[in-house]
Amino acid sequence: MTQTQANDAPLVLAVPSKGRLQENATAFFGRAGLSFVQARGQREYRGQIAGLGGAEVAYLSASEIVAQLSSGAAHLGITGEDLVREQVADADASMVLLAPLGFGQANVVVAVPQAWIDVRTMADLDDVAATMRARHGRKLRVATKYVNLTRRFFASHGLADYRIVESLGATEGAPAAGTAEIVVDITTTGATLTANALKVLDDGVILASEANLVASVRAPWGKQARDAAAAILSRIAAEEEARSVREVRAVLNAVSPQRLGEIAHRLGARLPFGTAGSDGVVTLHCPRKAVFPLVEELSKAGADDITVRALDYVFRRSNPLIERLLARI
Ligand SMILES: Nc1ncnc2c1ncn2[C@@H]1O[C@H](COP(=O)(O)OP(=O)(O)OP(=O)(O)O)[C@@H](O)[C@H]1O
Ligand SMILES: O=P(O)(O)OC[C@H]1O[C@H](OP(=O)(O)OP(=O)(O)O)[C@H](O)[C@@H]1O
Ligand SMILES: [Mg+2]
Repeated sequence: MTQTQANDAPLVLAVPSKGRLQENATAFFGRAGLSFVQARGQREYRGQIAGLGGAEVAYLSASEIVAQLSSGAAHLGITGEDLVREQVADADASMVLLAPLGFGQANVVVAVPQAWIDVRTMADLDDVAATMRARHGRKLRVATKYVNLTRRFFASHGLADYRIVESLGATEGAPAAGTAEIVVDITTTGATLTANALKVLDDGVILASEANLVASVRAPWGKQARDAAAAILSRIAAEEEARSVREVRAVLNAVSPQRLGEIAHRLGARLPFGTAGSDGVVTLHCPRKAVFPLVEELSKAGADDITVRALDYVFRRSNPLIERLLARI
């Protein structure tokens, strides 16, 4: 591909096509007014965003999304932080985690048999590993698909007498099956660990992960891709901001702009359309938690009717998502 072609390339948005993240990711984009059209039906793995040009949607597995963001084949994507940290050695050099999304929460943990009553910490585990090595000449076996996260975490705890048994599924079953003594795996409710008579070490949480909106630093960020990213991120940010604020409206004739500005400032509210016009109506956007204190302040200042409502979107000239991205590309 020539430089010019690369610079004109459309933005590629990578979206989970299956598994735990798929439904939540689609709902997340839906709330931001981004719906996907799959031109040739469900089996087509490329799609478009309705009403938004310059972007293609790639339907991939959560782990393939990490690979494509890392190589620069995709510009933006949703995936789990656990997969980012596991699959990419220096993730912060090739990607930007723009925002955690509040779903797909899971901890990557070190879990040992519940029967190991005296083993509660990584230091205890180190003792077990050393004893196994000395007495039986065998290394502690750790079943996991998180090979890199395990190596880094064990090294940071000075634990070296172990061997990784790579597992591609049903990892928690390894101790009972006799293929490993302990496991490193992801857990959400803890039900799978309990069902397999395993417990998490007190200091055994390697990473608290959730789904993230991730941008690639290496993707070809030409004008088309930048424009599409700005449109996508502004909708996402507008929806997020709308969820975090309430609109408060009141008629305030007897209040000076200074006093109003001072009240707004104190409660973290904004006056997006300025202080009152000739009709005396003021509009404030205030953090959800500050709604009732603000209403009280406005009443004290002489407001009569005060209305409060939720908003669908709050679009602003800039937003934290696009700023975070532009700082890196
Ligand atoms: N309870 C959970 N178990 C596993 N993953 C979870 C859980 N909750 C959230 N996730 C997140 O979802 C990501 C993808 O998990 P998912 O199970 O959908 O795919 P996978 O395990 O990579 O593939 P598959 O299960 O289809 O082989 C995980 O890496 C993690 O970030
Ligand atoms: O703590 P819990 O709520 O019990 O969830 C944890 C389990 O869920 C995941 O498996 P998944 O169902 O994705 O199957 P997989 O191992 O084939 O990916 C994960 O690998 C654990 O086994
Ligand atoms: Mg899974």
